[in-house]
Amino acid sequence: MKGRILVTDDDAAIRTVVREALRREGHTVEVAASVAEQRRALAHFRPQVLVTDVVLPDGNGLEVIDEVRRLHPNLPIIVLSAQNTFTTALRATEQGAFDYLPKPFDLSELTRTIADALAAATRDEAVESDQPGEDLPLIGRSPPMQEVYRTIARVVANDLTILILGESGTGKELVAKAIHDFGPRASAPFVPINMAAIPRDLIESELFGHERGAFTGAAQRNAGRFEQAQGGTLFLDEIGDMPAEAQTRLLRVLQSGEYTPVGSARAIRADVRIIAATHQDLSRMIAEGTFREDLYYRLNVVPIRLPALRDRGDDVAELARHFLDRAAADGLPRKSLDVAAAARLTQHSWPGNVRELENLMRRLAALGRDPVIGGAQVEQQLAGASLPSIGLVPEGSSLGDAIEQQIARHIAGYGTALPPDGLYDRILAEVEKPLFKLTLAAVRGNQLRAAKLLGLNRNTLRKKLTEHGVGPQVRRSD
Ligand SMILES: Nc1ncnc2c1ncn2[C@@H]1O[C@H](COP(=O)(O)OP(=O)(O)OP(=O)(O)O)[C@@H](O)[C@H]1O
Repeated sequence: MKGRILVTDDDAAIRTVVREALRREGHTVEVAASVAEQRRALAHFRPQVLVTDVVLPDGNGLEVIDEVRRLHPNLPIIVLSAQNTFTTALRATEQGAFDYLPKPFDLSELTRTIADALAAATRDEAVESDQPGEDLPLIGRSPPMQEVYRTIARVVANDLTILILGESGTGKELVAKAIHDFGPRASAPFVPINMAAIPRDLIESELFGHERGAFTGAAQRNAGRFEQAQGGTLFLDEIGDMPAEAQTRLLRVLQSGEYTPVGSARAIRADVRIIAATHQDLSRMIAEGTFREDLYYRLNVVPIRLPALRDRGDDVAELARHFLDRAAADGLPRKSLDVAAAARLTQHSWPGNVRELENLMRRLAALGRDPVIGGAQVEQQLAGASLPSIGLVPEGSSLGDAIEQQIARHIAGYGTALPPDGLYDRILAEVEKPLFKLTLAAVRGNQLRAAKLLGLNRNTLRKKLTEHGVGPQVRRSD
């Protein structure tokens, strides 16, 4: 069985030897030299097996297994290590690695293990696709959601273009994924692309790909999202943020069913279902001349309007319980809601969305010892939740929106040059540092309370404070 294999090792010689050996076996192989490169390759290359070294220049392969498994639960991971200790082997297995090979390893043993991993992954996929509906992703039975389900049911089996409208965090991506997962394209990729998160100049090459040398910095041919989604579904998120030129090109693709990579003369037939989404008012944008009316009509073949949380009545309590279960599955204390708490959540005139409710439930799961959450506790958190609007976050948008805008601006700042390596770590550090600083200030430097408030293990917090150089500057003031 042949497959897509990602090999992460900081040793260039090992990367080359393994890559060549696997290619000879007929596999498609990509290599990464660091955790950051591995993250990027996981997103773009979508491997079926990951082979990773433990000691990497920017992190520990074992420590990222957790993250990889959360994002790609069915991806088998084979760990290579020169450390060869029982602890490494044990930790690799404990963290869910498929197998562990001590270095130096025998190439034929590695190829055998990869074949087993591919067979196991295919088996898992088959079991999963045999049971659609087992893990129905959308929660809620309110009348507006029933309407949404009816529309989804009508469109899953065909290829009609869908436009999902709704405030930020109302579940647009979840709906798009459900349409894909329950339809005939489920075994092909679901590829999301967020128009607001990509620098304007790069949108066309991200969407349609580019040939080698198509522009400065295009050192090699790159597959665009249309190509990656071939046979599957392309989810164009925040379509209202698409620049005018890209709108024109997308329109042409939708009209002709073909796209042309940047710098190429050859048109390729697009076998892709398109689902677009936006929280913006496209009719207003059309009136203002910032969104093409003809593109709007092409996309809006079947509109799905997602209700805001405040219009979803009893769904609120059901969603709240679902998020408490999810928090428990993530290792937070298991908690339940009493009647008063459920009623209080339902009555709340939610200004925000499902994501806000999810955050609130995680906070309630992490705070306090009582396993039953009461009305007063909800009241207190709801009152506290409106506090952070100290001018940092524009009214009516969530903290997530504000961060998204900042990141989009940051990325756009690179212009046509590709962002340097390590963007993920750099942005996370930018977010983590003020979070730790402000939390410590709020609890007057008490690390134990800060750890509790953040829902982090104390040692983890301490490690992070040292990493960010936050710890020593903050002293208890009482
Ligand atoms: N009906 C639902 N059932 C369960 N979870 C939901 C539901 N709707 C939304 N969520 C959860 O709320 C969060 C936000 O959903 P999602 O990312 O799909 O929203 P979105 O509208 O695409 O947001 P944005 O516009 O900010 O990209 C996710 O964690 C999602 O799992």
